[in-house]
Amino acid sequence: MTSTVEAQTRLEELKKQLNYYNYRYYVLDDPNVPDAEYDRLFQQLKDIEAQHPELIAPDSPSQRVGEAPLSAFSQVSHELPMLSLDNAFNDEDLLNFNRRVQDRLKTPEDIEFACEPKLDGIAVSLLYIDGQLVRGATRGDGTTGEDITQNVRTIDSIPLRLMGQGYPATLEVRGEIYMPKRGFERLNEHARAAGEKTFVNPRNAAAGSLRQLDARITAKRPLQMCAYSVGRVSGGELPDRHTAVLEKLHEWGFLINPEMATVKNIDGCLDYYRRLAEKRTTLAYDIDGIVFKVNDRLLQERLGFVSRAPRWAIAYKFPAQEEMTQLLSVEFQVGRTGAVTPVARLEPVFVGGVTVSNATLHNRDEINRLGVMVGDTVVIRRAGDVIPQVVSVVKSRRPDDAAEIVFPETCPVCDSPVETVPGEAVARCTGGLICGAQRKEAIKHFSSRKAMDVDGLGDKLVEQLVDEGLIHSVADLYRLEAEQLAGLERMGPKSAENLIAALSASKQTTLERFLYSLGIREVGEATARSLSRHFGSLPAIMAANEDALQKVGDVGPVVAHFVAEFFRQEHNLEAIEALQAAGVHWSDIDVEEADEPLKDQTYVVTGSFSIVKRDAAKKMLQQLGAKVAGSVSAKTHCVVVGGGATNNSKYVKAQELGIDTMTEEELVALLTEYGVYEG
Ligand SMILES: NC(=O)c1ccc[n+]([C@@H]2O[C@H](COP(=O)([O-])OP(=O)(O)OC[C@H]3O[C@@H](n4cnc5c(N)ncnc54)[C@H](O)[C@@H]3O)[C@@H](O)[C@H]2O)c1
Ligand SMILES: [Zn+2]
Repeated sequence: MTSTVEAQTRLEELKKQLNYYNYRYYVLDDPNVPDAEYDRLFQQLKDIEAQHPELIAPDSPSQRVGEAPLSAFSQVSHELPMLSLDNAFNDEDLLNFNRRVQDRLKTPEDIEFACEPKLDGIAVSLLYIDGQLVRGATRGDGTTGEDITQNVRTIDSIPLRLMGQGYPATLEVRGEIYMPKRGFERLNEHARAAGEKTFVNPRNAAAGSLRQLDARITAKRPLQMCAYSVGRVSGGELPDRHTAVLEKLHEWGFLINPEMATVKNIDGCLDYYRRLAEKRTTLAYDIDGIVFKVNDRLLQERLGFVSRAPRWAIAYKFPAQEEMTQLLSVEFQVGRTGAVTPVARLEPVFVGGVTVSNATLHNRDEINRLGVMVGDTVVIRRAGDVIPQVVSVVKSRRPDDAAEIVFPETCPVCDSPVETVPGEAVARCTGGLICGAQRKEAIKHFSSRKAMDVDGLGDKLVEQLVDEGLIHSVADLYRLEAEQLAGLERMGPKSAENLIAALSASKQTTLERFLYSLGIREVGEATARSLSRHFGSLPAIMAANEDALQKVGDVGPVVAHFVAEFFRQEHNLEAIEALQAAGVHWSDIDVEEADEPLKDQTYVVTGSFSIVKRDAAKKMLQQLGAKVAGSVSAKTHCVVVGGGATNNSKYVKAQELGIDTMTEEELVALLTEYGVYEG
């Protein structure tokens, strides 16, 4: 045990630090350290306070929730405080929680728990009077929050009027507003392209998007709300079990988490935790743990709460997806189109379940935006299979000898000059096809699964083939012979034969695959598909000028320029000719049919959307020739129901009339297939 004086000094330090981190996180929506670091310091604070209870001050971060609201918003007081949650970081913490609950209730019996994913967003309180949404508020410091009524009204999944009947006259619904991962990634891509500030993570993006004085900005952000409890209730009864209350909320129009479950006892909680930990990366939204709640609301009441959290619930956190580490150096990689990409070499750090030692820094603008230097302590995010990213710099920990990141003036691979086009963030090697790196990347892309799909021709093999001088261009692939291959490392006669057969099989392809495989800048699969469907044949695409190209749905001036420019270059025309001479072929497309594939079909779009905005989805349907109607009739071709709202009246009507229905995910798949949506 430390001496009281030592403990007091350390406590003061921790308090100052945590309060500053709280301010950055809750007030500015701009955290400067990862949650894992905050949680470590918070735990230290709690440990010292546990050893020296006499030192617990009312202003200690362990005694309060969040931060006071921003004065720019009007304030709202919460009649029932909005609390935080206690954390568990391992199984033992969870078992201790169960024991504390049993002790307080003086029972050795199993406790039934509700299990809910802990959405990583921002808590919200929604007040309904006689079924009408009258007020939305943030949690703030738990007693006073910010009035964000205008903002919450823009969110599709928040009902402005409750559905069905039997709801209490006064009903305060609480839940989490969050941003699904796809929406977050797209928002950041746009911000990056526009040279604007990016958000560190989806939670931060949700908080920043919601707390906008101009609600029109909130309206453009892909936000979603999931209900997880009630606050004030009067003039009506609610069921006794927490999960039954949530089912009711669902009937009244709220989204509730489809993963919600009840378990008989704490062992069930452990199982649930492990199951969801495995599922975590496949979910459409970020979760940072699981919330376990005593399911019986009478027991909840008996257990009550302490200063900042209820005694009947706990958040069992997952391993962190963000961590801090040191930036050791920056290396530069050259891609297919010559883009020179800075890659951060890091002091290895365990994050998102793996040890990470590299992260992308995208481009010069990103480096400037982050203000990052070699030697800095940086925050790394690795969520699921996404490439690790440097999301921010902990500037307060910058060492004196931190060094600026210098972009090379010549290509690290071929030594050609590196050029930056004004107005473009990317630096490029000007070596073109003399650059070994670009050649290799072009061939890898050409043979990849979504392009010509040459089975068995992986990245390593392409590098070997180029390094050995066996191929110089994509067309050379089709001149390879089995004997040449058999001499290569790890390549027996059998696999050599197989590769030749795969190359031969790849010659029969489709126009869109071929177009995609050429690696034209900014022409992804979806754009290749749109171009193919619009023009129907390669000569038609090659003959199109920039105006004609821009007639295609998702082709703007930039893409049109790259396409036209590509077909103006002699060496590209030669490559195409060589490929066709080698036997690469496809059938042309009937343009009439392809351009408006949903012609004469009527769609009705309803419910809450999370991947795309509902209005945007409607526009895309119209782009494909569909009509979009407001109500369901016998003429309706399909009803798209977002948010799994099976009690939605349009859904019910569709069922009655035997009309097809589709989920948001299915619609997105359809829009993607037809090339009007690029996720
Ligand atoms: N990085 C930083 O600088 C920094 C600063 C402050 C706080 N933080 C992070 O925030 C955490 C503390 O924040 P907090 O007080 O909001 O607590 P919390 O986020 O750990 O837990 C409480 C919150 O969980 C949310 N929640 C999500 N799903 C829920 C569900 N199904 N049922 C109930 N609640 C649900 C609610 O919004 C609730 O307010 C810390 O553990 C830390 O990770 C980080
Ligand atoms: Zn080069």
